[in-house]
Amino acid sequence: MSDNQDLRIAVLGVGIMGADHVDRITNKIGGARVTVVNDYSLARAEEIAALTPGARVVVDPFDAIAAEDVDAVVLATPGPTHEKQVLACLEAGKPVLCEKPLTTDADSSLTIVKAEAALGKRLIQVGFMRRFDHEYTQLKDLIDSGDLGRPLVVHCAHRNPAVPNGFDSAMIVKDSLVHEVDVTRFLLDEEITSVQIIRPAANSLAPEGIQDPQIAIFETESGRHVDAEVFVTTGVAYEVRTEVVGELGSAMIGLDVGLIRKTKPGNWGGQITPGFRERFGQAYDTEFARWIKAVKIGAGTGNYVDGPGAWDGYAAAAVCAAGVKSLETGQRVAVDMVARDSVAGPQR
Ligand SMILES: NC(=O)c1ccc[n+]([C@@H]2O[C@H](COP(=O)([O-])OP(=O)(O)OC[C@H]3O[C@@H](n4cnc5c(N)ncnc54)[C@H](O)[C@@H]3O)[C@@H](O)[C@H]2O)c1
Ligand SMILES: O[C@H]1[C@H](O)[C@@H](O)[C@H](O)[C@@H](O)[C@H]1O
Repeated sequence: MSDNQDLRIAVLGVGIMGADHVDRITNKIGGARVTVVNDYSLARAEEIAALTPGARVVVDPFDAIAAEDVDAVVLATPGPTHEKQVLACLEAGKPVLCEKPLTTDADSSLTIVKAEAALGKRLIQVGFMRRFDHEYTQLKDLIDSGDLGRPLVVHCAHRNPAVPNGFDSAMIVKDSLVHEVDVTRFLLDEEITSVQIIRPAANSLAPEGIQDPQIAIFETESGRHVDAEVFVTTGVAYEVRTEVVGELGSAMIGLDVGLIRKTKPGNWGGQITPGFRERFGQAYDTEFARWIKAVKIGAGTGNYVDGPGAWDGYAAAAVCAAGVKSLETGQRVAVDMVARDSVAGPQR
């Protein structure tokens, strides 16, 4: 596809994220336009299509994927629907940017990895947007420069003011902690081998029955330690912090100055971002701009991805599956993953 031609995109699921993605493709990023909008709620699809010049509603998600006026697909539907929709994209030979998580269990993610490998192309990008955030890329560059020495320990905090109705304890692992899983793999360049989830006293202000916060401990292939506090009902604001401690020094992102105290409405002498849309707005924009570029040149190379791919989605799902098991027992659980080399294909 030439650079002058617009990439024609179908967006499936136009809730919070999907509607934002439609807006960013239409109004913020060049080189692409949304031609098809689909949502389980027809009224919602119609509402978003009406705001999007040149977009039409297609009622069935699989018809939307297969549509002739669609070159590539964005999936912003809930995690449990991703498997079938991603496989349909592969079947149609269409590049897809699938919001995280790739799927909600390791087996289905592995099915996807193998299906993509069989095609001999890289068609799947997974929406682990932190890899595109300026602070995370700076931290990664610093680690790779060697200035911190060998990283030994990573401390993470992931706090949300609130989560949608129906969010349960396992979703804290599969929907929220999954970001720390990807960040760990991105920053340290190795797989996570075991997970332990510790359950501290639960927030009495959280919806009944949710184990929140949770503390996750990861061990990596070379024995490095990562801990992550995930607390998704703080009622305060959106905070994502990562500190890497190396043999020659340490570095932290997510704070501009030393933080003393945080209370509603999220002020502490600076501003705490209220939600992921504000904190990671730049990352989503960069993620989409780079994906659109990659898809346009993909036909020449067979690589339609610029960022985390199907393997990264699978690896994250496998770690989260171990995390969910550990959530039940409190014990350390080994991550059950196939060897990367055993899955022949372009994601290698
Ligand atoms: N990267 C991030 O920071 C980030 C932030 C929020 C959400 N997400 C991910 O984005 C996805 C969507 O999350 P959201 O917060 O926008 O959820 P949401 O509930 O606001 O929107 C989901 C939309 O999908 C529609 N839908 C449900 N089933 C569908 C189906 N089978 N086919 C088509 N449409 C369907 C719903 O009607 C709804 O409009 C999830 O995978 C979530 O984990 C990522
Ligand atoms: O789906 C959202 C999203 O992925 C956010 O980035 C994360 O902070 C939330 O915990 C999660 O529920």
